[in-house]
Amino acid sequence: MASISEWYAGKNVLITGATGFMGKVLVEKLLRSCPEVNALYILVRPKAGQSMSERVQDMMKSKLFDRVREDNPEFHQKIIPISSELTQPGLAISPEDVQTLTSCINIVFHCAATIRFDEPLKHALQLNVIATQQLLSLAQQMKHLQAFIHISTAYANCNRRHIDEVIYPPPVEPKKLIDSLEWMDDNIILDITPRLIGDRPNTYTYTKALAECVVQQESGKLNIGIIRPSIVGASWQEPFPGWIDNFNGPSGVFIAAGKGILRTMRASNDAVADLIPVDVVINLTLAAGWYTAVHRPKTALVYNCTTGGINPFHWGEIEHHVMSTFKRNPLEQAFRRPNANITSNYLINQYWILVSHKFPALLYDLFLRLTGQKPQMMRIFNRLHKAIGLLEYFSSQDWEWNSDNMNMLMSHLSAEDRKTFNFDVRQLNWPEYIENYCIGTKKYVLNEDMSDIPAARQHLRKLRNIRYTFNTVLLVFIWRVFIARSQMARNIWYFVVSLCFKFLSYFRASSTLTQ
Ligand SMILES: CCCCCCCCCCCCCCCCCC(=O)SCCNC(=O)CCNC(=O)[C@H](O)C(C)(C)COP(=O)(O)OP(=O)(O)OC[C@H]1O[C@@H](n2cnc3c(N)ncnc32)[C@H](O)[C@@H]1OP(=O)(O)O
Ligand SMILES: NC(=O)C1=CN([C@@H]2O[C@H](COP(=O)(O)OP(=O)(O)OC[C@H]3O[C@@H](n4cnc5c(N)ncnc54)[C@H](OP(=O)(O)O)[C@@H]3O)[C@@H](O)[C@H]2O)C=CC1
Repeated sequence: MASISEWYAGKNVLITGATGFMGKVLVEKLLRSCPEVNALYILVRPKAGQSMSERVQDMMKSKLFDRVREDNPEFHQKIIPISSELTQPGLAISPEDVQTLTSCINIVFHCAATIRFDEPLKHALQLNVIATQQLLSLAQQMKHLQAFIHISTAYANCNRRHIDEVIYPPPVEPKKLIDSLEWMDDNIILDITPRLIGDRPNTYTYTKALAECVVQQESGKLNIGIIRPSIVGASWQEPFPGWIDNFNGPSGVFIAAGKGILRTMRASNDAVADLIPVDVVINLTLAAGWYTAVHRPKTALVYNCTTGGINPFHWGEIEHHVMSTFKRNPLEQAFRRPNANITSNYLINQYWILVSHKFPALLYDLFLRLTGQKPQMMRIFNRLHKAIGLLEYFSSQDWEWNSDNMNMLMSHLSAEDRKTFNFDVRQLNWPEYIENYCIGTKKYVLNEDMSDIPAARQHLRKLRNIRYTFNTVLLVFIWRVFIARSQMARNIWYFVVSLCFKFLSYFRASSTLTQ
């Protein structure tokens, strides 16, 4: 049987969401490990004042593509951007492009989605469900299509504790919801959203569950695979360790902790932190594409792509390794020395928010005001609190995912493919991975230079001295206020001083005797 890269040779691949975090890694891996692939058609929209081609040019300049660039400087010729806005009818693909796609595409990877946890339901539905439906109907017209791979999330069914590799019945019939929301006013939708999403934490997980159902309902004769990754983190090995380019999920939390801004967060020390490296997800996705096309399973196969049941690691351990890495490799211009703690206790968390977040923010903003600058710290903390408030649901509990299909897929791979498309997370060394992850956020998200680490350490020493001085001044000030006003405080003070004096005299006397 042909190896995975042999199978992709000469194939035309369609990718949605190629400009996103996972999409970029998918494009890179295909170009690097399947160099004979014919062409990658990527659906891209213009954004933030940049045209589609400018965006694609920028993407290809990314450091992520360094290894591909080295192997084949002309790699960009294999990437064919197609203009598309997924929220528009017909995905806003021109008739000529539809013609091209339907006549040549062999495999589709659908990665595009809105992954925001606070997305209004109508928009999340538009992108995560209706666009999926439209892409499936385009796929039905593709004459040479061999597989359609849909990227879902392991949290699509997070209202369950144990999650099997099956498509669960949807919380509501997707078609009915689409029809109802079409005529409803935005304010009404906002009001009924909590009732609709029920025991799911946000519109993201809710619409991803509906999307899975749509994939099942509309698949017709297509060969379908559904990949459900858990919390996708920086790369483990490929194209190099620690590649990450965004603040999503834990990355923003790590950065905020490394900068000394985040000091407390609600999370359970003992809950499994189901992180999965992005390269593992992409390797599994490509292998699943190959398997789906070659073996044509009768029903859509779902692959839970998680680590918890195979090689578990916990939030408490993550906290330890993140802190230790940022102490050894500090981020530049930290607000305070990194010292974040997680707690599952609501009241303790609120206490530390007050003492370690709000109080320093108020003081710093006061300092900014006094020096004629614009206060900003409180605003930053408010945004941080909003973000971590949305993540807490995922860090305070754990889930069990069945991963039989992941194991089954691995057993079908040749020894060579297992190496090239490695998704065996038993080999993952967590401490090393977390260290590379944190360093990756420094290098690739914040664009900080590793050669500036001595200066960053010096900055941390300065912050430590400021803290010691501040604490001493505060203690003396409070004490002086109490001593001036209370006889009891004065008595305690004299008692402590005389105790110290007696202790010192005893110590001196005993050391003279021993001489
Ligand atoms: C040591 C501690 C140990 C910690 C242990 C605990 C860690 C727990 C982590 C738990 C993670 C759980 C994730 C669950 C994932 C579910 C899996 C998935 O399927 S889905 C995948 C997971 N999906 C997600 O993770 C999506 C979650 N994110 C969201 O829903 C939204 O971003 C938002 C609501 C948080 C903020 O909305 P809004 O206020 O409108 O802000 P914008 O979005 O417009 O961004 C504005 C600016 O802020 C930047 N920035 C963004 N986030 C953060 C951050 N956390 N921080 C800092 N910065 C952040 C952003 O880059 C931008 O910069 P710029 O361009 O202006 O320069
Ligand atoms: N990141 C994670 O932790 C996890 C992600 N997943 C799933 O993986 C997939 C990819 O996630 P990730 O790469 O992290 O997400 P990103 O937000 O990084 O990427 C989303 C992609 O979708 C595209 N997109 C969004 N809206 C539109 C639109 N209206 N028209 C055209 N394209 C659009 C974006 O394009 P543009 O650049 O133009 O915005 C981007 O390429 C998603 O399906 C997500 O649900 C699952 C589990 C965890």
